[in-house]
Parts: sequence; C-alpha cells; structure tokens
Amino acid sequence: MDHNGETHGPSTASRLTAQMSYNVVSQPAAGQQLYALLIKNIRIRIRDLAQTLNALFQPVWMMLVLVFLHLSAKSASNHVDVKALPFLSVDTCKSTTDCTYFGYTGVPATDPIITEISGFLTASEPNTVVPKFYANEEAMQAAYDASPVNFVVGVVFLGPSTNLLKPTNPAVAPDQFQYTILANHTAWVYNEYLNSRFATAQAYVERAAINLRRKANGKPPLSSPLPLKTDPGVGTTGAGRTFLSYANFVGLGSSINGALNPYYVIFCYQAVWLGVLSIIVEEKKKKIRMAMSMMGMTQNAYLCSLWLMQNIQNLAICALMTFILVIGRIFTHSNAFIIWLVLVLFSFNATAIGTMASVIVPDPKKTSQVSFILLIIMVGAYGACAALAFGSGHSVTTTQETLLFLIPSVALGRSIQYITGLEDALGGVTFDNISEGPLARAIYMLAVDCILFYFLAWYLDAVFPGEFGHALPFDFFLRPSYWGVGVYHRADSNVVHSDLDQSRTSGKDRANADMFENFDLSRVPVEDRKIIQVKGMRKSFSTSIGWAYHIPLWGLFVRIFYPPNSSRKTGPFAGAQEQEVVAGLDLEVHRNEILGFLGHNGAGKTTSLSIIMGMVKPTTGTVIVNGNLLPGSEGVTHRDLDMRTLGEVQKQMGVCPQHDVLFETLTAWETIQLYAAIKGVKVTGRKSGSGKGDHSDKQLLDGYLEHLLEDVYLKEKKHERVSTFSGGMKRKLSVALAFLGDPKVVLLDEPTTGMDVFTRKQVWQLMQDSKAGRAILLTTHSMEEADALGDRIAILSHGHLQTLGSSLFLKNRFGLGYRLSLEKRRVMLADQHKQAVHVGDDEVVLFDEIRTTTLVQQYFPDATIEVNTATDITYVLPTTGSVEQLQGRSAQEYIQDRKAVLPTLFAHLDMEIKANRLGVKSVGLALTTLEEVFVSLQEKEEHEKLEKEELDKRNAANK
Ligand SMILES: Nc1ncnc2c1ncn2[C@@H]1O[C@H](COP(=O)(O)OP(=O)(O)OP(=O)(O)O)[C@@H](O)[C@H]1O
Repeated sequence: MDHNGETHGPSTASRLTAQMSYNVVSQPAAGQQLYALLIKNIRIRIRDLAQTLNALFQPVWMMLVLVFLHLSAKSASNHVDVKALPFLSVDTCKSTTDCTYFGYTGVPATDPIITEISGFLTASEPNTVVPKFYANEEAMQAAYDASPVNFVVGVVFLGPSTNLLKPTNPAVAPDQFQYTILANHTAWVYNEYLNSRFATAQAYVERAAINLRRKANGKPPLSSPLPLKTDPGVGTTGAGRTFLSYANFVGLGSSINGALNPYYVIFCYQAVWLGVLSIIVEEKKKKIRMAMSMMGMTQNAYLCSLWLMQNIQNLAICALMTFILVIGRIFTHSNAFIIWLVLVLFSFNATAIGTMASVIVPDPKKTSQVSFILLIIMVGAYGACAALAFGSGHSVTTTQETLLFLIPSVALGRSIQYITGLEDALGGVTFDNISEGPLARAIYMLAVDCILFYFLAWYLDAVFPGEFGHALPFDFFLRPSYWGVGVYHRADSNVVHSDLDQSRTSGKDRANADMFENFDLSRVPVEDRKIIQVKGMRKSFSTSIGWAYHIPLWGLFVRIFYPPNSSRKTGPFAGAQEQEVVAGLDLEVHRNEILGFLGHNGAGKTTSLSIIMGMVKPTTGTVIVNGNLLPGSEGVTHRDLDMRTLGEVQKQMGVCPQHDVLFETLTAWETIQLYAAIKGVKVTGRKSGSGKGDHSDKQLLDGYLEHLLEDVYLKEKKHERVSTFSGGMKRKLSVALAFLGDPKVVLLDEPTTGMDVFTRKQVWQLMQDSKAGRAILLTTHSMEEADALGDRIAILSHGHLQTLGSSLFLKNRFGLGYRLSLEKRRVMLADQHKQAVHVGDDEVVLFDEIRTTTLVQQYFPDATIEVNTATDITYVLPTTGSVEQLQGRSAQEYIQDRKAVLPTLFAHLDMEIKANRLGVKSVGLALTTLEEVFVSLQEKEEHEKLEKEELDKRNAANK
C-alpha cells in the first residue's frame, strides 16, 4: 500500500502501459457525446438528491402559497351561494296590463337595441314587462317617483347603437357602447343588488348588444339571457339564470388574488433559470467545461444535454404545479392540459433565459443576484403591460398584444390572467373556447419565444464563451465549415513555418544567443519536427477597473461623467491596467520529446499552456499544433478560419489542467468512461498482434480503460467517488485522462502536485513510457521532475523565455559549476592536532587543508569551500567567469575551457594522494543541481531588475 492507501500493481517498468498494449483511435461523435453527457447529468442529479429535490419543489412550494392565499380569501364568510337572476316581473307588478318595468332614455324606440331588448322581454317575460321611452333622465326619475312599484329599472343609453352594427375589425379595438342602469338599491351587497333587478337589466342590455354585434358579423343571435318565466321546468337554476356566478360577488379579497395569480406563477420559475445559470457558470469557473471542450466536446452536445436534462425536469415541475392549481381550486373549470402546456412552454423559455444570462455572469457567487434581477425584469415586464396595456381603460390591438408576447413572462402572465378571468365568469378555458381570447396566441408566441431564445442562448454562448473558451466569430453559423461542409481546410502553416525559421536569430534572440542551447534539428526526422510551435506569443490581461464603476446604475452615471482613465492606477476611479503576462514566447516541441516548462509563480506558464490548448487567444503571436494554425494566431484572418480547426487540434490533444477538473459525484470509472465517450475513443485491437480476438468493441474499450486506471494505480479504487479521493489520487486520474485515446500532443500543467514520492516516480515512469509518438509539454515546480523527465527544459520568467536547453546544458551554463568532494583521513579526537599518525610502520599524513586548497585554486582560482566537516570538505569549482576572465570568449567557450581543466586537476590530485601528501582518502565530483540553476537565474533576474530600477531612479533624479 502507498501513502494514498491504494494497492500498487507491479512496477510500471516491468509491464506494458495501456498505450503500449492497445491500438486506439479517437473519433468524437456528437450523438455519443450527448448521450454520455446526459447520463452524467442524470447521475449527478440523482446523487445530489437534496439539491435536485430543492430545485424540483421550490416552484411547487410557491404554488402552495398561492393556494393558501386563495383559500384564506375565499373563507366561509365571503362565500355566497350561486343564485339565479330574478325576473323583472317577480313580486313587483301589481297589474298585468299597464306595468312599465323597463324605462329607457337616450335612444329612440326605433333603435335596434330596443328592438332586441323587446324581443328578449317577449321571450322571457311576455305581457308583463314593456319597454317605455322617456325624453330624458329627469322624466324617467319622475315616473319612478310617481309609481316605484311599477317601475323597477331604468336604462340611460349614452349613445345610439350604431357602433354595434359595424362588423368587427380584428386590427382595431371596437368602439365602446356605453349605458348606465338606475335601480333602487343602496348597498353593494349580493342580495340587495340582485333584488333590485340591476343585474337582470344588465343581462338583457348586454345580451342585446352582443346580438347586434353578432348579427353585424354574420353570426346567429343568442337567445334571451333568461328563460321563459312561465316555463314549468324553470326553477331557481334554469338555463340562463346562473348568468352571473358567485365569483363576481365574493368581495374585494378574491379579485386581488385573481390579479396576483400571474405574478405568483412567474415567481415560481426563478428556480428554473437559476438552476441552469448556476450549473453553466460553475462548470465554466471550475474549468470543467473547458477541459471537456479540450477533450473534443462540442458546444452543441454540452448545451443540448443540459437543456434536455432541465426540460425533462421542467415537465415534472409543471405537472406538479398544474396538479396544485387544480387541487387547490385556483382553476377548477379549465382544461388541465392547457394550463400545463402554458406552464411548460414558459419553463422551456426559462431554461433558455438561464443559459443566456450565463454569458454575463463570470462568478458563481453572482448567480443569485443576477437571477433576482431577471425575476424583477420578468415580473416588471408583465406588471407594466398589465397596468398600461391590458388593464381596464387601455386597449391594445391584437397585433400589439402579440408583439408584447415576445416577452415570455408577458405571454405567461396574460395567459394566467385570462384563464383566471374565464374561471371566474365563464367556466374556464377548454379546447372549445381556447381560440376566442388571447390564450391561443399566447401559447403560439411562447413556442415562438422558445425558438428565438434557444437560438439566442446558443449563439451568445458560442460568441461570448467567457474567460476560458474559444470565442467563435459573430457570423459563425453562416459559415459552411461550422456545419462541417466541404473539405477540411487546414490553415496554411507552411508560410508561417518559414517565417519562424527566418526570424529565429533576430533581435533579442541574437542578443541572448548563448542563453539557448543550439539544437541540432537534423537529429529529428522531418515528420516529427515542431509538433508544437509557438512564435512571438504575447498575452496581456487588463486588471479590473476601480470599484466606483461597479456600483449598479450609479456606476453608469460615474462612467459618463468620470470615464475610467488608465493613468489612474489605484483607488475607486482607477482605470484598467494592462498586464503583459506572456511577453514574446518562442518554443518548439518535437515528437517523442518532453519539454519541461519551469518558472516562478505567475511567470505565465499556465497562460501559455491555455493558449496552446486553444482556450485563450494570444494578444499577438502564432501557435501551430500538429500543423494546424490555431485560431487567434497572427496570419489567420477570420475569413480564412476553418471552423473545424480547433476541433481537429483537440482531437489530437490530451490535457491535464492545473486544477483537477473532475465531477466529484462520479466514480473514477464513470469519469474515464465519460471522457472516453467525449473523445470518441475506440479500441481497434491489441498491439500484441492478436487484434480484437473474441472480444466485442465494448469489452476491448473497457479493458483499455481499466488498463489506463491501472497505469496510474487507481484500478482498485475505480468504483469509488472522486469526492472521496485524496489530492494526489485526483491528480493521477487527471493524468490518466490526459493520455486517454492516444493523443499526439499532451499538455500537462503541474501533473504531479500533491503526489507522494513513490506515486510520483510511478507517474514519471508512465510519462517516460508514453512519450513515444507524441510531444509532451510539462510545467512543474519540481526541479527533480524537470531533470528526470525533460529532454529539454525551458525556464520562463515574467512572461519571457530566460533559457532553453537540456538539463546538462543548463547546469553547465548557469550552475555554480562542479562540486569537488574530498574525504578526509579520520583521526581520533585526542589526535586531532597531530599532522600525521602512524599506521603500522607507515606514517600517514592527516588532511592538509592549506595544501589541498592551494592545489585546487591552482586550477580554479575562484574555487571556494562550501562544506568543511571533520570528515569531508567540498569545494565549488565555478564554470562561469567575469568579463575579465572571459577575455572575449563566449560563456559557453569559457565553460568548455573550465571543463578541459578538470582532467589535469584530477591527475594532480591523484598524484598527491598517492604520494600521501594531502591526507585525502577519496575524491568525488558532481555537477550542480537544476534547482541551483533555477535559483541562480532568478537571482540574476532580480539583480538586473534592481539595477534597472536604480538606473531609472538616477536618470529621473538627473532630469
Ligand atoms: N484571467 C486573468 N486575468 C488577469 N490576470 C491573469 C489572468 N490569468 C492569469 N493572470 C495573471 O497572469 C500571470 C501569470 O499567471 P499564470 O497562471 O500563467 O502563471 P503560472 O506561471 O502558471 O504560475 P503558477 O506557477 O503559480 O501556476 C499572473 O500574474 C496572473 O495573476
């Protein structure tokens, strides 16, 4: 067992790795990716049950609150049973011949509306109710005063019925027809109101007006609103007599609740867009999405899997919400499927809206704020429309209303408002009457909104992928290459190849030529050369501007009157500062080579790797990976860009980012299966020559994946969740993922961080074994690792390459030189001050420090004593010299000179030791470590920086 608690298999050195044992190809396929991502989403949701139930039930709780509000408003005290409309002639008319119950003024007796009303009275209350014209309202009032029993209601028409006789134009709101009813009641209570016959008179007049409009539109007229009074079948609830339901009379509380319904329903959806927003932003921030993209995951597969998952969840959420609306008697008469359809269509929109919002949210901590702002916008949009467009006294045309439905919350709110209204008055919405009001249009527009918003979400996600992601050009979907049409056109990197070669020895390179080892390119076969090629790569980030500009709304105000100015460096009004983190990097990595990438914290290693991965665009410079000129490189104009380039590069790339990009709730086996599906890994057979044998494709793939886990010693842990893994185990899994699918280019960012010494050595072995056939770029802070693995080592400092060469070159060139260790002859403590002791007959000289040091300094005048103990002494023999010592020679020539001196020094030492003149028992020589090289280079850089600052100060003082 190692420190991490895993059982180790046999030594890697003694067995074949997965890469050596299987023939593997990568052929990513969108369908396979979508399926794998969907399964991953389902797994994560099932395992994170608390979160999933919360997301599922949050809208449902909100619905329950609505039900409770309604129940409290419709309490027993407010509830009034449905009562039939009374006839005008019941218990009022004392005579059967000269009753004048229905007085009117404002229109002549010949007006069609009076004819229509007369017809109804004849049909329902024949011979007992007669319409009677009065010249004006005063005359009508006087008639009432004279005989109140015979005169029940009077109607004052405020204009002729001419408007009602015009056919309806759908584009224009119909002109109004206005009238007032005079009736004898004093309180706005149900019984008095009905007994005064007000409602009955209203029913007659309204129905008469409706009939005139229907006739004008060529529709058959409706019958009288009341049945025949003498019909024996008519009791209290005869046809037409339940014309007004109790809902109109239950009091103020209920009508407020009804108006609240749309707002409440919109409120319920916050959880939906917040859920989508949180997932996308979090996966972006944790760079999981970036890593999956690096493995070849397409944006379409990612978004579709997320949308599918969320919308399946939405179907269930909306079913529950409908159930509660029906069970809670908010909607009792309407068709439940229609309500569900409205809710579901809006929930689909909410998913797209959450995706769109993710484009502007960089940080998971800000998701709830943004989600709340979205809620305000949604509710506010509906509220504004309800008050200004749909409210009483406002009329919008059908077209205007339909256009307003482009805002999904307006369409949803209006639908709920309409359904609530119909529930109260006319028995709810069914398929029979769905097309009569705005509901059908709202449903249709919610579907249109879905198409529109999903397109926008998809487009914005591609064009604004955030800090880590490859931004597509604004017209990407119009380019055939995005859709995979036409032959793949590799951006022509040949031109750039020659350009790079020509510029190799220019400018700064030439000045620092002896900092770089001359690499003999002819040793590398042509087809293996420059698998990764970076030239003049620069990257600048701008730091965030002062906090004053971030204050919502106020910040906008400040920007206008106090624009951010980059010369202001600190404080609330500081302008954006450009920071160059990669400053003209040149690099080449060949096949079968590991290039170690060293540098201090913040030197720009991760940024450089991210650029080579295609995840971050360089500010300037060129990056070529396996012959493909990466998008964003100089020389690739937007027009030339084949949209498949990055996908092609990523197919051949394996990456291990600096931070583990693993799903905590998945097991190691599920993780590697997920990434294998994303990469489209297929095993074509075993390398041993047995081909596929009797094994199915799946068996072969499982065998390969298992072998890969075995290579990093995680086979025993494969069914355990990543969340239970130690830091080192997570790194090992990340390394295994980087080598998945036989990538031709592998980028490893500090892969062995956190691993114990034993595991680290095993992973080194794996990397060594796996380097055949690929170019590996490895960043590390471990000098030992760079020394052990790096065929060549590049040291980066403040964004530029300080040096590049083999480990030996760096040690020779920048090390402190050689260490000469001498073992002294031992003496007992009592004899310490003696110069010589007798061993048998021979006198043996004890260690003579002065004589030895003089001898060493004869060959290396700058030699110094580093360690001097009772048993050993170590001299440092420098191989670097001052300008005077160089005497016109280059640093490398000087090193060669120093090295050439070594044999003579050794011959001399040997002679002296044999002659028993130094008191030295044995001699050892060692080269300085890479760590010392690194430290000395950093010190040199710091020294130069300080000198420059000093010079600048002096120049400034002189001015
Ligand atoms: N998105 C960003 N915005 C602003 N500055 C950034 C951004 N990413 C990196 N930097 C800055 O760029 C510099 C280089 O960062 P980078 O992560 O590339 O360094 P590194 O060499 O990998 O460091 P380490 O060894 O600590 O991982 C740092 O100063 C960092 O603050």
